[in-house]
Amino acid sequence: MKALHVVAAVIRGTDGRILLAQRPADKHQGGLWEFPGGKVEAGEPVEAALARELHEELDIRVEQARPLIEVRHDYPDLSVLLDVWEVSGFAGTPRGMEGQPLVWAEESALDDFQFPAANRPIVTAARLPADYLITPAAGAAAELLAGIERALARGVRLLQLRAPQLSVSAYRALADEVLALCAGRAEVLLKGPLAWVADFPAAGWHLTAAQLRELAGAPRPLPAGRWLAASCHDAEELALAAQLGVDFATLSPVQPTASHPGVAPLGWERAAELIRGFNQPVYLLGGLGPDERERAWRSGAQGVAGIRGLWPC
Ligand SMILES: Nc1nc2c([nH]c(=O)n2[C@@H]2O[C@H](COP(=O)(O)OP(=O)(O)OP(=O)(O)O)[C@@H](O)[C@H]2O)c(=O)[nH]1
Ligand SMILES: [Mg+2]
Repeated sequence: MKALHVVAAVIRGTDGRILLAQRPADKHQGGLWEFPGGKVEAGEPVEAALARELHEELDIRVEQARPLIEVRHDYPDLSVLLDVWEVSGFAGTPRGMEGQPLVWAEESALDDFQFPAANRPIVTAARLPADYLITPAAGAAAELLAGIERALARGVRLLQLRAPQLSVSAYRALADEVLALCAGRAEVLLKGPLAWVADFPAAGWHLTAAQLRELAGAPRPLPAGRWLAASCHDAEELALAAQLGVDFATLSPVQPTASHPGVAPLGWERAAELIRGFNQPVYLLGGLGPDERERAWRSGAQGVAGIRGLWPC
């Protein structure tokens, strides 16, 4: 079945809240809340469809938008390709031009709304920032802690505590300190054996590709509400991550890196192709920094992950 191509918008107000609309009762998925948008017409560029739909449905003019995520979903009666954009600038005041109720929802309140089944990855993408900071594999615990403090001051909101240079006991002690430092400011994902998960209830978990393979066929090892991510390098690992129900993945290496000199990079085209086959947010990793953020978005990614450029030296 050919998928219906739909453009939808995560529209963010200046206070960070997100605009939701309620679908009319008589339409497909009627009564559920949605991200405003509609069908892309034959031959119509997606960005033009975005502008047209938001003008028709909300009477606003899009001024700033970027791709957020592409989601493919098969309903029993219909397959959709949701091309989701984040709209961070617009002119006018949104009005429900088709009589549909509108609400500005806090990011943290999105779970209170009932969405169509296809929307789960969109809600995840709306909550995740564009950058995923990974701590450097060198330096003592005190240096890492000081660096994280500077990164928080610069607005980092998502970080992975990776510190293979530390002993197990030093890593676990640092994890406690980092979680306390980041509470209410940034989400922290730890790396390590899953046996530790219960010891750090405020942490998310970032799985290695080896852990993904060990967990093949197992249920999601973390409850919903705690971030679960995985390091992926190919289609097979992305499929394992999807099966396990991760919230997001990193995909690497996109470009050659000093840390993994023998590894052939994926390149941008292959990375974009792999992202198209995966329905959750993906951070691209490997020789990337903020300068590649825009290109990552255009390749279908949530943004960039890394140390270079994100770690405040
Ligand atoms: N706009 C929008 N559509 C969604 C979302 N999630 C989701 O599954 N869909 C599906 O994507 C399709 C979008 O169609 P639509 O009804 O908005 O299309 P439209 O605005 O062009 O309406 P029309 O058919 O009345 O002209 C529907 O099948 C809908 O169920 C979402 O968050 N926003
Ligand atoms: Mg619509």
